[in-house]
Amino acid sequence: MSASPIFLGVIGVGGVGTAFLQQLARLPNAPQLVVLARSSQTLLAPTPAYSPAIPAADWATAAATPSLTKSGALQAEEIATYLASAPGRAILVDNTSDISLARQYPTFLKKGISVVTPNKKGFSDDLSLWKDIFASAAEGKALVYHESTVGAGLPVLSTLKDLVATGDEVTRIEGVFSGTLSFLFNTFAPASGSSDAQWSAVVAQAKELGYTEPDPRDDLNGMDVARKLTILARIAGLEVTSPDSFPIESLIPAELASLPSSADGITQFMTRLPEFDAQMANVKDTAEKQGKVVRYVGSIDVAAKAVKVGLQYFDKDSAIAGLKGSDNIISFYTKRYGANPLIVQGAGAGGDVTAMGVSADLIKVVERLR
Ligand SMILES: NC(=O)C1=CN([C@@H]2O[C@H](COP(=O)(O)OP(=O)(O)OC[C@H]3O[C@@H](n4cnc5c(N)ncnc54)[C@H](OP(=O)(O)O)[C@@H]3O)[C@@H](O)[C@H]2O)C=CC1
Ligand SMILES: N[C@@H](CC=O)C(=O)O
Ligand code: NA
Repeated sequence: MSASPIFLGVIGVGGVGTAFLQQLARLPNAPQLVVLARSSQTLLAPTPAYSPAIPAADWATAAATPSLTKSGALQAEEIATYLASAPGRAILVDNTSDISLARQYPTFLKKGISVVTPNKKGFSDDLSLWKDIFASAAEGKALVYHESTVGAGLPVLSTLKDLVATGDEVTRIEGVFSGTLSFLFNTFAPASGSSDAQWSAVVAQAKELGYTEPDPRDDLNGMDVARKLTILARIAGLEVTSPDSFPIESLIPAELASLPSSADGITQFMTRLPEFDAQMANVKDTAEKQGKVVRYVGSIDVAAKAVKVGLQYFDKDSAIAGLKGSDNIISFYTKRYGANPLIVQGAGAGGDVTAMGVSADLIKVVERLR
């Protein structure tokens, strides 16, 4: 007996979306790609057959396929209606960082469309949206997987969920949660050897490597880490109301804090950042004078309901000081594991490793729907 068809909509074809499409093209028994969208263009498999499907190679190949229906940007509700009318179960993969799309997850889920995403926004914004997402999933008998929202493809959320589901008591979660900030400090202030790299040049390199958020200020202002800790804290059972409900240390120079959040604002920020290199050089030198290095870390003290995000000095022979590249390290302290935490470590940013988490989530959803 052949398995019932599953239909897939993918929104976002940037660094993560492009790597995801390459992985999708190689998946055995992949769902049929019937929606592929970017900010101003949408490709659809023609109705009513939802066939032929969109080739899952890359945007350019898909966009050049003549049999598809092509349009400008569609409303999220229109995409939800299209997917819900397909002759089988449907899944949405959101590879954007768009909060407006994330706010529409309940619309998809109530229609029975499962959601897979690396987009942190929906899970770390107001607590009411978090609750609405999971209530809507239950109502629509749909699934929600978002492993790559924390630690990219590293098994961070699945590990925490397993600890909680099996009755362990998580007391503390701490570590380095930003691939960008890890790369910046590991390169700018290495624990072994020395570096004369300027802060702004390393920021530009992190952006070029695809580690940063679409707006790198979301990494430098600590909000990306705060969002990840909000997600972890909520899974650990804390009702964190929003990612700005606890103190966050920003690395944005005060003089650049009021630049607009537009594409032009990003360009102005990157152009002017070199003017402020001395500020971060000073932070590095202060740590160095104490024989230490500076790193950007976060922690959740579950019993005290306290979340902290910011800079800290570390001994040069510590695990955090010795991280390489864009590595994250996340330590789970629990009752069962005692004084020796369960540790997850590895690349925490980049298109391929993030897409791996998205593809692995997709496989899990497909297995559970079939
Ligand atoms: N990069 C990384 O290492 C990691 C990223 N993530 C998350 O993955 C997501 C994607 O990141 P990344 O690929 O780096 O980002 P990019 O900026 O490279 O790509 C974003 C994509 O989303 C599209 N897009 C944005 N808004 C909309 C919209 N409203 N409707 C349709 N398409 C839209 C853009 O369209 P267009 O092509 O037209 O501009 C683009 O294709 C983010 O949420 C990020 O936080 C998570 C973990 C690690
Ligand atoms: N910009 C983020 C990407 C992954 O979440 C980071 O650098 O960690
Ligand atoms: Na992860």
